[in-house]
Amino acid sequence: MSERPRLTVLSGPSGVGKSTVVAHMRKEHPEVWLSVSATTRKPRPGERHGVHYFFVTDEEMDKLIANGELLEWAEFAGNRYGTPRAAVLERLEKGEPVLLEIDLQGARQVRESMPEAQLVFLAPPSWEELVRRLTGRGTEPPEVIERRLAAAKVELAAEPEFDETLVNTSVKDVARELLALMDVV
Ligand SMILES: Nc1nc2c(ncn2[C@@H]2O[C@H](COP(=O)(O)OP(=O)(O)O)[C@@H](O)[C@H]2O)c(=O)[nH]1
Ligand SMILES: Nc1ncnc2c1ncn2[C@@H]1O[C@H](COP(=O)(O)OP(=O)(O)O)[C@@H](O)[C@H]1O
Repeated sequence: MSERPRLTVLSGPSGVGKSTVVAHMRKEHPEVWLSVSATTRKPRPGERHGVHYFFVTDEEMDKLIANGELLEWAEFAGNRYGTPRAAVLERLEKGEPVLLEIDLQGARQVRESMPEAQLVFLAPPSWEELVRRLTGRGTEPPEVIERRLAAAKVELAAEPEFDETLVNTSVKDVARELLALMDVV
């Protein structure tokens, strides 16, 4: 019997393919609700406010934090990111499957505040492939890539803290595995 849908957290190093996997999955299963985070990072070309992120100023982020509007938040590679609390709780109350794509520090906070959450780690097939993907994406200058690779070492070491690990060799396979973990298929 399928249990009540619960919160699923997807984490993994920058460049491993989290956004690609989630986009692929949601194309076929738009009923999976993905939380849109607030961030102080500047938009990349093609990223839209309210779709990929809510792009906010430092002052706006300060307010969100001070007012307790974020379920969790973290600083990652020089920018702050946080999950708006109200929207997540609303979806969970409706019984909809909810997915958060957040970093390791955020995943740890969710584990504390919502112990029933399922934590899924997306791992690269190898370190070399992770470097290739992050560099190949071409969205960050070399010094930002260096910061993200330093963070990636910490994140990879934390993999045993997660309930499940999926290795992103094939986007299609991983998307299917994630759907199964979320009880969607
Ligand atoms: N804690 C936390 N991390 C987030 C949130 N939104 C995004 N992130 C994470 O922040 C990191 C950087 O995200 P981003 O700048 O979009 O780069 P990308 O994941 O490499 O495309 C990634 O690990 C994201 O999963 C959030 O709301 N909270
Ligand atoms: N399974 C895969 N095989 C090869 N390349 C991939 C795979 N998954 C993602 N990529 C590529 O790796 C790069 C980083 O993916 P992205 O989804 O932006 O990662 P993240 O959201 O984890 O930072 C992108 O150029 C993407 O097209």
